[in-house]
Amino acid sequence: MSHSTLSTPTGSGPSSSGPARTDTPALEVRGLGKSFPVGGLFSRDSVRALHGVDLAIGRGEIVALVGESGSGKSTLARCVARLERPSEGSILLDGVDVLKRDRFQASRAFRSQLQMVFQDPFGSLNPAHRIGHFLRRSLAIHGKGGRSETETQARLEQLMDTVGLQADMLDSYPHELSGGQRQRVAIARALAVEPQVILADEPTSMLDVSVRIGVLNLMRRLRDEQGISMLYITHDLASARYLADRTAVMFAGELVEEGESLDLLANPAHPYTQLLVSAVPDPARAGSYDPVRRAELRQAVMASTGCAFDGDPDQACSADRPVRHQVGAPENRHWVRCHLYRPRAGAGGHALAADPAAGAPAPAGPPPSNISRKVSA
Ligand SMILES: Nc1ncnc2c1ncn2[C@@H]1O[C@H](COP(=O)(O)OP(=O)(O)OP(=O)(O)O)[C@@H](O)[C@H]1O
Repeated sequence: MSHSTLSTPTGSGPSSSGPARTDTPALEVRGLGKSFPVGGLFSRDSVRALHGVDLAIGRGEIVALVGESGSGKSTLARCVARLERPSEGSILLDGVDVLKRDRFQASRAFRSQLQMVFQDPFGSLNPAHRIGHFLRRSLAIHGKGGRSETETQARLEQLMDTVGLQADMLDSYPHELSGGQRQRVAIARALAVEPQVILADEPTSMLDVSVRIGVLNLMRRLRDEQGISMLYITHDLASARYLADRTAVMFAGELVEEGESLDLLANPAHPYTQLLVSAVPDPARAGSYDPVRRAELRQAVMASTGCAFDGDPDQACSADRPVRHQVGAPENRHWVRCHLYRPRAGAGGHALAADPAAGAPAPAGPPPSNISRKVSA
């Protein structure tokens, strides 16, 4: 099955099932920002990779974070995983502000709540060790091993079974496994810790198209059967639609649109989301894909650190952060942050009162670069 044409099977896709959710999100980021110093030791220049990101993931929920290269997805993942210290904002795991709790680095408690699965299944497993070693080590570090060798072995076999691998592969070396099998081992290693949240940064992008669907199905099963919450980072909208309950769109370090995946991808409101959606082959939209138009838009987007869709130089985009507007019915939890957004008559679309950015001036930080030619969406 082609990855780009994944469809959602009736009744088993996003939003269909999962355990009961409580009000406290499993993971929440509030006002997250990250700037990197650039230009050498004495330079005061910085690149603003993230700005004012608010995102919440419920229990047993998968949220996809989509955006093109350089939009800030990995920086967000690295900040949430405590591999990078955010410049501002907070990260709450199960309601607890982890930046206050573990001020300098991630604690073992944090690691046992949140695990990461990386893009590269080839680089994340040391070739000198057998598969059993990686899983045993995770169990031991987090005190999840059994009281006896028999119990530990049973747990290892159970983990292998959960991710769809044969128990005899515990004795294999990474090079003896396929890419898809290695990514399953990486997921088993994360599961050994019994985390509440898995942060998966492009977990299928280096895999053969034919095995991607298996890994996506495994992730879906872990959500449905174990209630694990996931932040699924990808540039592939088709897999976001297939897997994620909700999708958030990142552009130039900011979330510009978010909603139930099926609704957001069927009715993209932000011109950047429309641009991304236009690249997904879809027989239902035959004829709507204009490669020249898309190339123009993409060029402008890639050349900009500000908003490339601001057609009017006096327009407020570069000066004022747009407020969030609800898109369509409230149950779709769909909002967009764009000055150009005009709701269809009678389709909802008021500014969201709770938006912390409502009426706020643009935050301090490096000004958006002036791109030579702005495009209107
Ligand atoms: N360590 C760093 N120092 C300076 N700038 C950085 C650093 N890490 C990221 N950036 C910048 O931050 C911005 C966001 O990068 P990031 O890697 O998060 O994007 P991304 O959406 O994950 O892209 P990709 O899909 O290619 O990984 C980019 O402009 C990038 O150049």
